[in-house]
Amino acid sequence: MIVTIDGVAASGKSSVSAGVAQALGVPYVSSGLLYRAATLLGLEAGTDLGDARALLTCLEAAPPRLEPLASGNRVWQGGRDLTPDLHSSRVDSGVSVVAALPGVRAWVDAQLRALPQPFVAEGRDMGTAVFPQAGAKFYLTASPRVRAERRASERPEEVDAIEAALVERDRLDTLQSVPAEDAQVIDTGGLSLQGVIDAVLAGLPRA
Ligand SMILES: Nc1ncnc2c1ncn2[C@@H]1O[C@H](COP(=O)(O)OP(=O)(O)OP(=O)(O)O)[C@@H](O)[C@H]1O
Ligand SMILES: Nc1ccn([C@@H]2O[C@H](COP(=O)(O)O)[C@@H](O)[C@H]2O)c(=O)n1
Repeated sequence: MIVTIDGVAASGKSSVSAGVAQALGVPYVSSGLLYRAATLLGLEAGTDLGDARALLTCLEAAPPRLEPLASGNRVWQGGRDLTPDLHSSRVDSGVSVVAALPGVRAWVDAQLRALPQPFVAEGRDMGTAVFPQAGAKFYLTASPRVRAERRASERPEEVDAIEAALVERDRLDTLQSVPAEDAQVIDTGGLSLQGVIDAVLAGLPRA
């Protein structure tokens, strides 16, 4: 079975997916890492991030590959591990422009659909566009302030700047961030990480 966990930026999707995947004994798939890898490679090549043709040429010349481990996803380009460079503020700022390009979305979706199942898939449109047939779907939310305070432990910027960047990323990602009609929506604001993992596990269909 595929379980999808979508949600707004920094709502806890990857941490929650890791916990749920571990409990189920399956890997999780972090779709955002592929958009981040496309952005990093575009930045490194000096490409205009709105130029789909140039980006796809980069992606096809040396395709990044997602390794969906239960312990944490990694992205490889040949022997180079791109993962440590994918969560910088410059990738955060450019990724929504790249993710708005239909050609890049089709490239990412093809990578995801080729992965061996079962898994927990997290992102924005896992339960709507990519895996509409998923056996269980969840959508995580939390206020921008709560998300920025959580993220502040992982970024050098002040909370106000992080919050502004999250709000802007949510705005740019609006089109692909609609909850599936059959998704269970969880406001994580008042819940611990383990509390959210438990809520997802409790929402799974019984075997
Ligand atoms: N319920 C929670 N309570 C406290 N901290 C949390 C909770 N959920 C997630 N966090 C923390 O919030 C931060 C962001 O979580 P995470 O990276 O999993 O979010 P994300 O939705 O995958 O982010 P992004 O959209 O940027 O990839 C992490 O530091 C994580 O440990
Ligand atoms: N299914 C998805 C997943 C991600 N994106 C875009 O990638 C950005 C980074 O994703 P994170 O999950 O790491 O935050 C995100 O801001 C989106 O622009 C997407 O479009 N669809």
